[in-house]
Amino acid sequence: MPEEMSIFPRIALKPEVHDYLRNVFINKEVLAAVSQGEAEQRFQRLLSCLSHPPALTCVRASTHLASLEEIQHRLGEELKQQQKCDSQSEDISVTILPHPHIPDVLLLPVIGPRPVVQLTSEVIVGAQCGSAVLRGAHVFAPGILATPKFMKTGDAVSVFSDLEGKCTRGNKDFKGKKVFVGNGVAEMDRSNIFCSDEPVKGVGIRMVEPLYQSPSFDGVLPSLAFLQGEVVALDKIRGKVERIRQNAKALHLDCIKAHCFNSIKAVCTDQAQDTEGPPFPPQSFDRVLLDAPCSGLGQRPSMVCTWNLKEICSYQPLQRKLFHTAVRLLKRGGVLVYSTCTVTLSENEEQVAWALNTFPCLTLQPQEPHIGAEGMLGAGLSPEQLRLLQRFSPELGWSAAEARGEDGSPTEQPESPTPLAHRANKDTIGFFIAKFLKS
Ligand SMILES: C[S@@+](CC[C@H](N)C(=O)[O-])C[C@H]1O[C@@H](n2cnc3c(N)ncnc32)[C@H](O)[C@@H]1O
Repeated sequence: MPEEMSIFPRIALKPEVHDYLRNVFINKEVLAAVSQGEAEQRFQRLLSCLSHPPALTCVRASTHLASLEEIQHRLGEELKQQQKCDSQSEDISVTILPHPHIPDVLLLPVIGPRPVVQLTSEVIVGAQCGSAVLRGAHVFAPGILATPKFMKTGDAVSVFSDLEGKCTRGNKDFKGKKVFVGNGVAEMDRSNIFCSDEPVKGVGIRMVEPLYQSPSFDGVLPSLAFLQGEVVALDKIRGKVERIRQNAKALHLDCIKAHCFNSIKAVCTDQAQDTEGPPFPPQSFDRVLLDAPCSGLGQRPSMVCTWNLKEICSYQPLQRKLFHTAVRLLKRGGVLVYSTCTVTLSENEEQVAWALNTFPCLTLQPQEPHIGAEGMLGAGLSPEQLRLLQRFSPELGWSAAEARGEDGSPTEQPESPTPLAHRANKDTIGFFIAKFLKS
């Protein structure tokens, strides 16, 4: 696929990470099944699609609190209100669609790239902030790296994402590699952003013409998430645990108990241990979800990843330690789901192959719904085993031409000719799910 067809450059990786990932996608097992050209094309498509946002934003509907139709309606009203405030326009329409296969998921099309004319005043933001803008966020002041010299509240500006992390804070005329993400209006003067004694907070640029229009869920119907059942949640980061507690409270879910704890140490040897908090006795849980810390290389949109190969490769051993805990905590007859949001073999299919070898009590199970692609070749798994895995591989169904509209020009059409089910199930972030039964 020619690079110039793509609205953004391919994701920038360190050369060692690029080569490592290329070897993942062009491995011996893959080459025995498809041509070198086909494998290469899939890899190049992955690099292109990772820098673009997925086709749809998904929200889980709290169907224990209201019907799907009611939530769809209320969400539509809230988002209309939000857009009215942002664009000062009266003629607002918001499309919200039920997921064609998952009964408690609503889908909101991400519209873009839209034909937005660049302005002469430029604001540069960090790459992470730029990615957030592409997912519907405004620019928060701490993410701003550079503004015009005399930028004042109310000025119209074009916002660019700093691709190489080279823009210094407070820069006035950045000449490095950058990508346009849309136009906005300054909510602060330059001096408030860079010359204040206190750490700067709040929205710095309100996006009025983002290149990709995607609703912002900041504060929108906070109870619109999904009932999980009786859940013990562990995370070693205190802030994450606080967030889980806040979400559980907002959702009226008293059955979620969140603990700040190192999960590697979550099994105790004392069977008489009180099970209120960690560590827990072996075989205490009917189900375990190991949503593992991972290299995150499936996240979209992401135009740059600054991690080196050592960092990328550090997750496999950590995941294996967590896997040991998960298997020990699970009852016989219980279900273990392992998931990541990355595209490497070492954190996905290789982990499955390792787990099946290491824990003879585990077998792979079918998943319902099965809407992703099957697992990738390269880790020695059989075709039957690969079919039981779900690898969401956006590069398989994605083309830069689709991201631009049929004639190759940026489009304002919210309705894509690609069927909704394809966009909802294929044009996603890259992630991976394996489901095991412990016998
Ligand atoms: C993919 S995220 C899980 C996200 C979670 N499912 C959610 O919805 O918020 C992985 C999490 O694992 C946590 N983590 C990493 N190592 C850990 C450990 N040894 N013990 C507990 N949590 C850990 C990280 O802090 C991170 O929040």
